Amino acid sequence: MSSLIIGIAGGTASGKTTLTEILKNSFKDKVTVLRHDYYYYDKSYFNVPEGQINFDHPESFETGLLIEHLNKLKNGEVIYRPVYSYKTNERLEEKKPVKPSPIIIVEGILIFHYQELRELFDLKIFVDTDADIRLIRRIDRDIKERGRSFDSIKNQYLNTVKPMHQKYVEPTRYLADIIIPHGGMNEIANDLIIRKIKTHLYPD
Ligand SMILES: Nc1ncnc2c1ncn2[C@@H]1O[C@H](COP(=O)(O)OP(=O)(O)O)[C@@H](O)[C@H]1O
Ligand SMILES: Nc1ccn([C@@H]2O[C@H](COP(=O)(O)O)[C@@H](O)[C@H]2O)c(=O)n1
Repeated sequence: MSSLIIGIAGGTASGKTTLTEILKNSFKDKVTVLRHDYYYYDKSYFNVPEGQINFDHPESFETGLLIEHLNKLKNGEVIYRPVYSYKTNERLEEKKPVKPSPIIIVEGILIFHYQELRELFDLKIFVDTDADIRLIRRIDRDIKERGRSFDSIKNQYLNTVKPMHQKYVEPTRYLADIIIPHGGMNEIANDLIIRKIKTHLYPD
């Protein structure tokens, strides 16, 4: 059986990870998850002070390596993905093995921006959540989980996150097959995606 490759895009804190986790929990080891965020370049790659790194620009990720890994998974090979820390903005020394499976989910804000990556997806989902809701969720998450201060979140949002969203993320919504409103816990949309996955796993 060939793998069904699903791309889940959408703005920061729109609910991509929440949807991915719902699908992973529904199909357990039949689902492999790759996050574009694993492929962020280390902070040493950027020629600007740490507080000014633009993490929302398409060239901040080693997308070529993600494409290589995705093609290997598609061919049934195990890959060793990078491990990234949002707390230190570093790519760590360790690598984690990732096994292929019938359903491969790739998640990230910009994954539909790159044509070569986009063409690998059998199903493209854009999780759509209002900007104000996303900002509130991001403040909450970044303080609790990513070790950020309110001031750093505010500056980053205004200087890079918002303008990059408008320039690079927002246009990709029109490249998606499905746009999910109220992202994250939209039960009707989630059920439709689950049904699509079941059709792939159990064709008869
Ligand atoms: N429908 C929802 N209602 C309330 N909170 C949500 C919902 N979906 C996601 N969240 C919360 O918002 C934050 C960001 O969601 P997440 O799925 O991590 O977004 P993304 O992966 O797109 O950045 C998380 O703390 C998550 O628990
Ligand atoms: N060191 C980093 C790397 C990324 N970010 C931000 O993460 C966002 C993407 O992750 P989501 O889970 O929100 O989709 C992106 O908007 C980057 O600004 C960061 O703050 N620090």
